[in-house]
Amino acid sequence: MKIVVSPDSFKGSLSSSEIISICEKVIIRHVKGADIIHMPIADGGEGTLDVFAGISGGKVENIRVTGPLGSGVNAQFGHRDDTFIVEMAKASGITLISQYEKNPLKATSIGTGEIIRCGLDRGYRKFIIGIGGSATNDGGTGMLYALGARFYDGGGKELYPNGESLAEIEKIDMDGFDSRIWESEIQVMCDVDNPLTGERGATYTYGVQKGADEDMLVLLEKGMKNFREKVIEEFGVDMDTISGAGAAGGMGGALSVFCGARLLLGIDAILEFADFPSIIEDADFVITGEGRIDSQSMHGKAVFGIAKMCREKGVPVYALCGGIEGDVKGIYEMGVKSIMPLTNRPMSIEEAIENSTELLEDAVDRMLRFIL
Ligand SMILES: Nc1ncnc2c1ncn2[C@@H]1O[C@H](COP(=O)(O)OP(=O)(O)OP(=O)(O)O)[C@@H](O)[C@H]1O
Ligand SMILES: O=C(O)[C@H](O)CO
Repeated sequence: MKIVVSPDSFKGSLSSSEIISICEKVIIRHVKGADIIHMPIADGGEGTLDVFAGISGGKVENIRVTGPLGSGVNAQFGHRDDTFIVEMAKASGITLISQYEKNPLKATSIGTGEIIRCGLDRGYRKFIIGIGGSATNDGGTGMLYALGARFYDGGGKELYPNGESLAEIEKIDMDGFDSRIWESEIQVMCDVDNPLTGERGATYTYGVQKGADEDMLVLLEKGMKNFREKVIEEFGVDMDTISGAGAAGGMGGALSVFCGARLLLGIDAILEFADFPSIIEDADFVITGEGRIDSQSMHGKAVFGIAKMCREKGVPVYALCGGIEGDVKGIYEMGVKSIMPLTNRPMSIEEAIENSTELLEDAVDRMLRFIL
C-alpha cells in the first residue's frame, strides 16, 4: 500500500517532519510493508525555508536580524545555485514572540528586509520569498525601510515602520532605495490570497491572531488604507487590486509594487516545484494537515492546495489538524474525505499544544482504523 504523508507544520507546536515521523510510526503498526512517502509541505509561511531547501537540496545559513519587536533574533536563509531563499516567518514571525508580547501596532518587518539585503550583498539577483505566519501588520514598510525607503509624516518627521505609523505616512521617499532589487527576479510564495484592505484584507482577517483588539483593528485598518492611498498617489498602483497583497500584513503588496515581485500562491508553487502530481501517482491515499482548519484554509492554505491536486488525480485525502474552526464545508467539497482533530477530550489550546505528540499519535491511530 502506498501512502503519501504530506502535512504542513502545526504552527507553534509541531514541524512537518515531526508530524511525518509520528504518522510513519503509527502506519507501520497498521499496514505491514507500507510504502510511506515523506513529503513535508509549506504554504509560504512557517516551515517554507526547510521544505524548499529540502526539496531543492539547498543550503541553510544563520543570520542575526531585527525581530518583530525590534530586538535581535537568530534567523535563517537558504540558497541554491543562483537563488536566494527567504522565509519571512524566520525574521518577523508570530512564533518568535510570546502570546503576551503580540502587538501589531508595534511589530515591524525590518528583519525580513535585512535578510533580502544580505542576499543582494552576496550577489544574488534571484529570490524566492515565502511570506505568511507573520507578527506584523506594517504594510511591508519595515522590509522597505531595511532596503532604504523612508517614510515621513505631514510635518516632515521620519516614521518608524510599523502598524501604528501607517496612518501618519504623508510622504514615501525612495531616493535611498537599494536599486539592486530592481535588477532582481523575485518570486513570492504567499500563504493566502487576501487583498490589502477591507473585510477580507490583512487587518480584519489576520489582525486578531496577531494580538489586535477592536480599537487596534480600527487604527490598523485606517493606517493600511492611508498607505494604500499614498501608494496610489505616488506610484499609481492600487494594492487592493492585487491578489495576495494582504498576505503577511501587507508584505505581499509592498513586494509587488516596490520591488517588482511576482506573487504566487505558495502552496501551488511548492507542490509544482516538488512535482507533487507524480508523487501521488498510484498512491492509495494521502494524509495532510495543518494547525487549524478554518475558512481561511480555502484561501490558499496547504490542505486546500493538496486536496485540489489529489482530486485531479482521484486520490483520497484525509486531514489532521489541531482544531477546526467555523464552516469548513468547502474543504470537504474540495475532496478531503474527513478531518481528524488531535484532541480526544475537552482541553485548552495550551494543553493540546503541550501534549501534541501523544495526541497526534492517538489521532493518526483513530484515522487509520477508520480509513482501513
Ligand atoms: N497541537 C495543536 N493542537 C491544537 N491546536 C493547534 C495545535 N497546533 C497549532 N494549533 C492551532 O493552529 C493555529 C495555527 O494554525 P496553522 O498551523 O494552520 O497556521 P497558519 O497556516 O499560519 O494559520 P493562520 O494563518 O490561520 O494562523 C494555532 O494558532 C493554534 O490555534
Ligand atoms: O502572516 C499573516 O498575516 C498570515 O499568515 C496571512 O498571510
